[in-house]
Amino acid sequence: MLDNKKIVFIGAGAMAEAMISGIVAAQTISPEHIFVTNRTNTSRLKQLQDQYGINGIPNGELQLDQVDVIILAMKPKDAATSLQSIRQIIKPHQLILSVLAGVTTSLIEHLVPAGQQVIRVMPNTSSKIGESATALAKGQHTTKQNLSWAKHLFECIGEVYVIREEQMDIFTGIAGSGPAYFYFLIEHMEKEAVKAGLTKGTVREILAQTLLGAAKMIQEQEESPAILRQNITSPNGTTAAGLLALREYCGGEAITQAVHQASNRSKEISRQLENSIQNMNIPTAIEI
Ligand SMILES: NC(=O)C1=CN([C@@H]2O[C@H](COP(=O)(O)OP(=O)(O)OC[C@H]3O[C@@H](n4cnc5c(N)ncnc54)[C@H](O)[C@@H]3O)[C@@H](O)[C@H]2O)C=CC1
Ligand SMILES: O=C(O)[C@@H]1CCC=N1
Repeated sequence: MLDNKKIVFIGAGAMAEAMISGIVAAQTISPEHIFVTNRTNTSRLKQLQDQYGINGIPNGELQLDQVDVIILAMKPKDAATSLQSIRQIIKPHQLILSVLAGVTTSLIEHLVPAGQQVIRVMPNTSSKIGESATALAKGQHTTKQNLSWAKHLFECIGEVYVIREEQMDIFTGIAGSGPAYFYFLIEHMEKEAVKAGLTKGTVREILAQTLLGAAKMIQEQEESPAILRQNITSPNGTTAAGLLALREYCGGEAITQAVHQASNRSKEISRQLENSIQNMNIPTAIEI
């Protein structure tokens, strides 16, 4: 158990559920110390409460002073409005963890009381089964102790990497969004295999095992991915034919662009949020 701290998720979507599920399964924080709220959908809160034994609390009834850690899990576009509604009641000791893609710690620090401790987090949806690759980047006021606490919390949903804030966009491009690229690949491979007569269920198993095996090879073998790929590729063999098609259809460039565009979008989200905050005339960084 992590020092009996109480945590609240503001936002009850897919990402909050993936994290709640991982934390509850790992028994890192007791379910009665976990709270979740959302904008209006109370049946969603009840579903999370029933499924995980946590507390689903409608927005207006949340007593924020009960908690030690506030996890921002709404969409980036909703962050300013949400933080504006709670900023006056945030307590100096409360640690703010934000999973909002593309939103910098400095932007959040501007929307909460001055001196507040903020950590930017980028998990992925594999949190749900304890296999996320999660990055943490600390804000300017965050203590080593709180960073270490957050690292322990997210270790229960997978591997954790502490990186610098400016590395968050590329991390988001490869790991936050990364599972989607692998699913996309699987979707295409599955389609061809089913067309050729294998059943969907069998194909799913085969592709999962193939991906898992390749992932473990990357983890456990010393060779680079390029060498591992070459080891499969016999001259004039099947893999050579497959890779030639990938090159002919610019597969490599497509992947490069996917990572590049996701990372760029991450940068753009903060710029857009900054603009909308300016338009909303929200006063920033109130003094404690
Ligand atoms: N889905 C993913 O793979 C990942 C998502 N993220 C980030 O996680 C965040 C949430 O994403 P999803 O769960 O996919 O979104 P979602 O749309 O499924 O859930 C958003 C939740 O926020 C709530 N919300 C909106 N405004 C609110 C307010 N003012 N007060 C309280 N609750 C409010 C909504 O009611 C909803 O429950 C996003 O910022 C996203 O960038 C980060 C890493 C991976
Ligand atoms: O698509 C998104 O914005 C979120 C962030 C990383 C994965 N999904």
